[in-house]
Amino acid sequence: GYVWPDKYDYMEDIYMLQSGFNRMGFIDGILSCGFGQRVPGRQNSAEWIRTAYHDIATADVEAGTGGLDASIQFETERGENKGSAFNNTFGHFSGYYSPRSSVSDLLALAVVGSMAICGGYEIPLRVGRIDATEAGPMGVPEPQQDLPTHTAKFAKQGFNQTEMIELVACGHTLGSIHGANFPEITKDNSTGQVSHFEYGESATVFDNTVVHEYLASNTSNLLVAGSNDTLNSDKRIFGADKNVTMNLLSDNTYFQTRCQDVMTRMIDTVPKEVVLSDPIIARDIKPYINLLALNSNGSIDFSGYIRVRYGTNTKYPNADDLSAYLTYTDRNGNNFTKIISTTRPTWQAGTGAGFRGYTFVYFEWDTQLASESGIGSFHIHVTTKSTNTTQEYNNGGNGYPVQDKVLYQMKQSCASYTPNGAVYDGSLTIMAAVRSTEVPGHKQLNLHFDKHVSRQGVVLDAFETQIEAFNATGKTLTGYELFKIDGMYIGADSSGTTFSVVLGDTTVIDFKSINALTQQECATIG
Ligand code: HEM
Repeated sequence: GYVWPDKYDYMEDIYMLQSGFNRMGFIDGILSCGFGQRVPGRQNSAEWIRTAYHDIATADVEAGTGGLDASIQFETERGENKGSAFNNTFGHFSGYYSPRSSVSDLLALAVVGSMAICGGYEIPLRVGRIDATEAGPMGVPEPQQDLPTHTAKFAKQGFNQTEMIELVACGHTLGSIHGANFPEITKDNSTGQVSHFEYGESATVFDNTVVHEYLASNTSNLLVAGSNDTLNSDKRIFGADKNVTMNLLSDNTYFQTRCQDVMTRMIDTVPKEVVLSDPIIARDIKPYINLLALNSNGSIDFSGYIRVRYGTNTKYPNADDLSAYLTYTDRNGNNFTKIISTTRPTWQAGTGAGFRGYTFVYFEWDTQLASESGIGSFHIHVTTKSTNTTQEYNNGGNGYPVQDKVLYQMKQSCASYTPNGAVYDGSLTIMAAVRSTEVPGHKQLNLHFDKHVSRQGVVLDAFETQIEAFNATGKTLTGYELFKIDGMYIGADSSGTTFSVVLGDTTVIDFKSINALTQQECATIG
């Protein structure tokens, strides 16, 4: 069972929340399977899958090295990685990449999402990949290499001859060869020139047309029917077992099932030290806390929303038949009969959707708690109106935990940027309220700021934890003391980053974005 909060909650959001209320919009790069942002010859779904394959292509499964570890970020200048596909892919990731969502997990999601949009079978998303910090060995297969070389390379990646044929057919059902990258194959290097692996619209559908056209000896695939036979690597690979596998793959269900398997194995090829999670499934119930902070009246503002999965074949077929409320305990765990009611947002009808028709409905709450008693945890109650039945969710038994030892005073926090020549200097102010009983002198309150550190020739930055101590302001308010980081310098690169707050050695405020702080002035309190 899923217990909230979970270290992969953010990845689950990026995966599940594609449109509507609370959307993350990772899907925007692949709005249709053929979508390429109007750049001639570009098809993002194909670029994302090719990027993932080139990343794992240098894996050595026996040694447990390489795989989907994003080392490809450091390898884009190599002759074996021709074209802009790789850096285009990482460019799209920039709004999603964080200390909670590695480039390599996003690459896995890119493949899962592309399969969904293009019509492949569902493949599971496991997460927990760790990004390499430097280039890996060379060794991506290239068209001019012979069959024994390719067979040996796929064996090193963990795929036998049959699986090699399958994986190449599954990969080359989408996209094209670009004249700008391989003019020796397309015989045309004009801007935007492409030669699709499949005739017509089929290049934007995850189907087995590539197999049929190969078997019919009537194919647009220039790795099969190119004029220079040395470069016809798909021809050699597809025919490696005298077409036994290709004949089997001519059945579309068989093709889809085999692609489901080998594409899953492709993204789940990881270095031996990586432990992948179980497949991420859409959570039935998930809360989000927007604000838990002291207000000027001396009580605690508490707001957020609950996400409930609904739809065909789920517990809740009809979103309009639902309502929800919370009950909560005080900070000492005493049960309150007090109810926090919720309303369904009007924005986007309070619903959202993910890949493959996952749908969610939201219920918002916005209330005030007495600061003397605070909050320890809450339960979520979902009512089906037509049957007048209510299901109580207690997060696996212990309730949904909330800590009010340290409150993040979001309204009293802000970020501003001022031009300094070609760059922007940022200034970050964060206020936190610490319960007076938690302020013995030896417990340090620190900001852990996820600073971006740029890397030569690499699209996405590295993260470095910058630790800054909060200072006491001397102000107190209803049992809390106010602490502040005042005007900390931040580079423009870090303007969309995240932070945590740590009391002693316990993380009390976890993974907050500074994005929202850019829009506001620091309010006063106390
Ligand atoms: C011997 C193995 C392989 C060779 C020699 C090879 C070669 C190529 C070449 C030359 C291109 C054209 C790239 C361009 O012009 O931008 C290409 C494209 C592509 N490859 Fe492969 N490939 C191999 C295996 C795979 C595998 C296993 C996959 C994934 C499962 C894959 C996925 C793709 C995709 C999706 C494209 C289209 C990219 C786009 O349209 O931007 N390839 N491949």
